[in-house]
Amino acid sequence: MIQIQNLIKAYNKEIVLNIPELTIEKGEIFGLVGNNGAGKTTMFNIVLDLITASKGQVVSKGIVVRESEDWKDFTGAFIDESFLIGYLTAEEYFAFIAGLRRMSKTETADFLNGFADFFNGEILGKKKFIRDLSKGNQKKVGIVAALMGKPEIVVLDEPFANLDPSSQYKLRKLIKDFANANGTTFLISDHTLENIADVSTRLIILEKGKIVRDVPKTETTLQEVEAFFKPVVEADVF
Ligand SMILES: Nc1ncnc2c1ncn2[C@@H]1O[C@H](COP(=O)(O)OP(=O)(O)OP(=O)(O)O)[C@@H](O)[C@H]1O
Repeated sequence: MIQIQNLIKAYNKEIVLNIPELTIEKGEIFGLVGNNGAGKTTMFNIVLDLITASKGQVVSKGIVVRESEDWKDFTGAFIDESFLIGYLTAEEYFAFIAGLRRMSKTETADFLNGFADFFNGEILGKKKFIRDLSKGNQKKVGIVAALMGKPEIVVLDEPFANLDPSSQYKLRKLIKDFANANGTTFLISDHTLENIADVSTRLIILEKGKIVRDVPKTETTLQEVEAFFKPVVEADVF
């Protein structure tokens, strides 16, 4: 579904992403983890043609994302708040995205109804501009907007960050149910290992721009990933 080929991104000769080959299959929930600065957002930004690779390319369903815009029809994404329009209410923003996704008013209303529990009564019907919503609620708007039109590929950068614990559990279920119902391919990054290990069918660990582990979903995925990140405990120095 998505092929990454000889991908390199460098800033001032410093290589921040170096992925010679990676294929993400249709229906995979692809989880990306790595410490700060590992290159997760850089990878997603290149997949979405938000930044240009120094070398190599991303091919999405046979389309080189740098060369054609056709991938936009089947791709939804939420990277950060720059995807939102602060002076709109959530309803206005969803109507705007619905227009892009060619969804009717009824389809949009039905679709949004399905997220009532996730919204927890704090997003729709509040007459609040998106800029005035809390960080977590802004994130919910962005995530749901990315799912509108049921795109085949959905890219979410740190979707669990800023969500309260209940919402994190709801989001885990929501992503898994959505993928099961629609065969969606998800690309998700996060720092909460429990969340990302729970939703992903495959986990990749990125370190200094390189893939250092490619872990399929098993019963021990979480332990394996936790062991990777757990600092080695040294003798007490204090
Ligand atoms: N415009 C830029 N100019 C210079 N360096 C950049 C630029 N954008 C990103 N970088 C560098 O690229 C590296 C990868 O950054 P990236 O944001 O992809 O990491 P990340 O894994 O998403 O980190 P985090 O977990 O902190 O969000 C970092 O060292 C960052 O400083």
